Formats: sequence, structure tokens, C-alpha cells
Amino acid sequence: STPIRIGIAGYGNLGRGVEAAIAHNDDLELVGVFTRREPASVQTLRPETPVFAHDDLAARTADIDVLILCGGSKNDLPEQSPELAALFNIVDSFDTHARIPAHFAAVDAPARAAGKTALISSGWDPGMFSINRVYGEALLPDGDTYTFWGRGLSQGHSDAVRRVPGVAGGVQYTIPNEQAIAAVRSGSRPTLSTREKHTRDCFVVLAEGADAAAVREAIVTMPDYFADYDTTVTFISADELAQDHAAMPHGGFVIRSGNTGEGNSQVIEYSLTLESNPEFTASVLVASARAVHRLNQRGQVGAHTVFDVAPGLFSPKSAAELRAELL
Ligand SMILES: NC(=O)C1=CN([C@@H]2O[C@H](COP(=O)(O)OP(=O)(O)OC[C@H]3O[C@@H](n4cnc5c(N)ncnc54)[C@H](OP(=O)(O)O)[C@@H]3O)[C@@H](O)[C@H]2O)C=CC1
Ligand SMILES: N[C@@H](C[C@H]1CC(C(=O)O)=NO1)C(=O)O
Repeated sequence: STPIRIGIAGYGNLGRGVEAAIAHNDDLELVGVFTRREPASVQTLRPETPVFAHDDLAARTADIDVLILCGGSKNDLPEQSPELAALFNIVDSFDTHARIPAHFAAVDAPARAAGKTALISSGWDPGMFSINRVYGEALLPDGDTYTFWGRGLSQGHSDAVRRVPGVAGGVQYTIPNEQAIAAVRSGSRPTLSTREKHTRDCFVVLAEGADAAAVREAIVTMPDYFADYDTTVTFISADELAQDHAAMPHGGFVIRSGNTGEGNSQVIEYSLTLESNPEFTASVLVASARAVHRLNQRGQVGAHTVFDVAPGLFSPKSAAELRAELL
């Protein structure tokens, strides 16, 4: 059958991961990368990948079935997703949880008006972890849900750090509280505040002439990202960042601990162990692009989240094949 033609909007860790992931999916074809920078300055994973200017997108609506947005959630996606949802079927990984309802509304209107389909906030959290939280609550109404991440590199928080004025580069690691995890695993269903579950460690390269105290304050007080956590900021050199912080492992798990009928304890757990956060997230985004293409073919326009997508739509297999092989 005809391959699904994919565009990548924004080429960072995630964009590179999508470029790699498309090569693992025979039913997908990469049209090219679209960047706000000078196209010739962008080094892609595969030399044959075409690179275009972001502004060329408006002229390419007939060439792309689904555009995967790989910009940062802090500043890029709030602007790009609504704008591009009016031109293309899109997938994004928007992960500023507190703002997902507003982002959904901002994308839904232009998508509907254009007869396009959007899937926002795909990935693993939000995304695969969200799906498992909703299953846990639906299956075990008498229960509590817990999510733990790391220790690992959060791309959303790292992007947010890099957008702070005076920051030349940086990463953020999320560290789970081991006592909190033990309490959850004991089945005691503890009440835990955001601050009691994780701490956040930032490693930052200061821009020339920037004020370290002002940068630290801007990070640790940042709403929706750091304000609710005990956060450290350590200043390092650009060489240390390149040498010691290039890998992007991550992972975590969702637990639903509940009780059924005659008081029996039931526990559901879904976990991820990721050597590369961006490559795994990209794998979810390309499967999401397949689902969005099918939803649009069925006339299901407007914004969607992973809660609105039947699991089979993520698979390249037909419904009949899935029934025969995976049911
Ligand atoms: N839902 C989920 O589970 C997950 C979501 N995410 C989301 O993915 C987002 C993107 O993460 P990530 O790819 O790591 O972010 P990056 O900082 O690597 O890239 C973000 C954007 O910055 C621009 N950019 C990239 N490199 C450079 C550079 N050297 N100089 C200038 N600009 C550059 C690119 O746009 P352009 O090419 O147009 O310049 C790119 O799209 C995160 O903000 C996070 O919110 C990530 C992981 C999981
Ligand atoms: N969206 C996260 C994916 C997970 C990781 C995370 C965290 O460490 O706070 N929250 O959700 C990311 O950008 O990496």
C-alpha cells in the first residue's frame, strides 16, 4: 500500500529520533526535516535526509500526510501546534501537564476548521504512562495511582532550562525518592506530595556575562516545571556538558494499587527502562502518526489525546491480523 508521508518540524534530540524511527517502519516515508535555522547548518543522522526551511511548510501541504512536531514544549509547541494544525495532520509531544487542556483547545479549533486531525501530548509521559494511569483507575476504582520517573534525563525540563535567559546549555535529571517508592510498593497506599516523590538536578552552562544567581532563581521558581520540587542547579563548563551529559537515559513506572470485591489486594504496574529517552519517545510519535493518518481517513478531525485512540490504530497490522496474532 502507499506509504504514509511524514514531515519532521524541528530538529533536536526528538527530531533526530523520529528520523531514525521512520527507518524502522516500512509503511512510513520521510519527506524531510523542516527547521527554523539555516537548513545547511543542520547535520542529520542520515546524509540523504532532505532539510528545508520551516517557512517552506506552507507550500508542502500536498506532500505530507502527517507532520510530527519535535519542538520544545516550553516555547515552541504552544505556538507551532495551533499554527500547523491548520495546515497538516499533526502529532506533538506537548508535556507541560498543567497546560494540556488549554493546548488541546488551542489545537482543536484550527484543526477542525481545516478538516485536519491532531494527536497532542503523545510520547511516554504524557502518553504511554497516561494510558496506563487511565486503565488502572478504570479497572481498580478502589485504589491509588503512583508515577515515578528516573533517575534520568527529562527532555522537557532540559528544554525549559535551556530557554532561560543567560543559559548557554543544560540538562535536567529527575531523581525518584526511594523511601516513597518503598512505601508505595509496601501496598500501604501512602499520600505523597509532588515534593515528596522526586527531586530535580540541573547542570547548566552559563552564557558569557550572565548572572548565576539570577539564572538559578529563574530555574528553581519556574512554574509547572521546578517550583513544586526541591531543585539543585550546578554550573559546569561547555566541555563538561558535552563530555559528561550527552547520554539521555530515562524511564520509570506507573503503579495502580487497589482492592477488589472481598478486599483482595490487586497491583498493576507498567514500567519503562530507556537507554535513549528521545529515541523511545520518537518511536511512540511515529506510531502515533500512523494512527492520526487513519483517524483522518475516517473523517475523525480535530484534536485527540492518546485516550481517544484505539490501540489497534498504532499498529501497522490490519484488524484481522491483530485478531489472529495478538488477541
Ligand atoms: N511526552 C513525552 O513523553 C515527551 C515529550 N518530550 C518533549 O519533546 C520536546 C523536545 O525535546 P528535545 O528534542 O530534547 O529538545 P531540543 O532542545 O533538542 O530541540 C527543541 C527544538 O530546538 C531547536 N534546536 C535543536 N537544536 C538546536 C541548536 N543546536 N541550536 C538552536 N536550536 C536548536 C529545534 O528547532 P529548529 O530545528 O526549528 O531550530 C528543535 O525542534 C521537549 O521539550 C519535551 O517537551 C520529550 C520526551 C518525552
Ligand atoms: N515528558 C518527559 C517524559 C517523562 C520524564 C519526566 C520527568 O523526568 O519529570 N516526566 O515525564 C520528558 O520530556 O522527558
